[in-house]
Amino acid sequence: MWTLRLGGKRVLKSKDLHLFYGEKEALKGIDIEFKQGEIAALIGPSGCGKSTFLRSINRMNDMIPGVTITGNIMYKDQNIYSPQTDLVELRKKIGMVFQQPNPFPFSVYENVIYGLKLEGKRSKEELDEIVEKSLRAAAVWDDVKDKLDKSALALSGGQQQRVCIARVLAVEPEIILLDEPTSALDPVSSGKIENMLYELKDKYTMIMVTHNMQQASRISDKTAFFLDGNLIEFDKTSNIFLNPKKQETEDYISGKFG
Ligand SMILES: Nc1ncnc2c1ncn2[C@@H]1O[C@H](COP(=O)(O)OP(=O)(O)OP(=O)(O)O)[C@@H](O)[C@H]1O
Repeated sequence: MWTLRLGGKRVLKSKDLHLFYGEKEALKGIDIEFKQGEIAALIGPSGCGKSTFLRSINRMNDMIPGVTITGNIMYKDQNIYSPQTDLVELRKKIGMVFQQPNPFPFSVYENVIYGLKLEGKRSKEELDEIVEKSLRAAAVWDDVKDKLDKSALALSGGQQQRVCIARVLAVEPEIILLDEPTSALDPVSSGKIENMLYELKDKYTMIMVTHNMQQASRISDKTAFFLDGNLIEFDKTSNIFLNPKKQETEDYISGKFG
């Protein structure tokens, strides 16, 4: 399912991004840019810095004691690492979906509107509309439409993950970060989420860490190969998988290590 829908506007760009956990340099000067309407997959062996990079984009590493970050990440014209950045606003625009579904112990409905509560009053009708729209976009409406007032924790793992995606969509992000969003799920649930992400891609920019090469090749437009804190190669997914420029990429793709 390679796609040719490349070339939207640039929405995110990292410049010479270094990140240290104490003495350990986990990111060694990452320069990369992502465009509107693309899905980018981040691949590479365990410990190469994929999740660290993903978490840097919405400043989730800042709270970790001993972390030092240099360089910058621009979201449009805004330097994400500027002290003026409002993290609540940033995380609305750049939402995140984690490996383990993490619904709150509330009803499905309350989960979806969670992020909107911070935005002041909205009418019940408006909220109902947003809940339905978000759950439909996350391809879980039919599963939960009769259970909106039931606990989200009572859903299956795959349904929970899709409700978590609806929660992110409800605040109308521009960028969605996904950290191995299907790795804790069975193949059927994973397939539903893959299809759903593919359907959503025109509207959002998505950056997804995955260990699943088939998944990267099925749904991503671009693929970034990380190795030992370096970005080795970033290109159209078809090039990375069929015609990589760097030897390390070829060795990884062909299973020589990793
Ligand atoms: N909170 C932390 N404190 C110290 N070191 C960390 C921390 N998080 C990650 N690291 C180290 O930074 C490096 C990069 O880790 P990261 O989790 O980003 O890799 P990854 O490519 O996402 O790995 P995986 O595919 O296994 O999830 C690893 O050496 C890891 O041990």
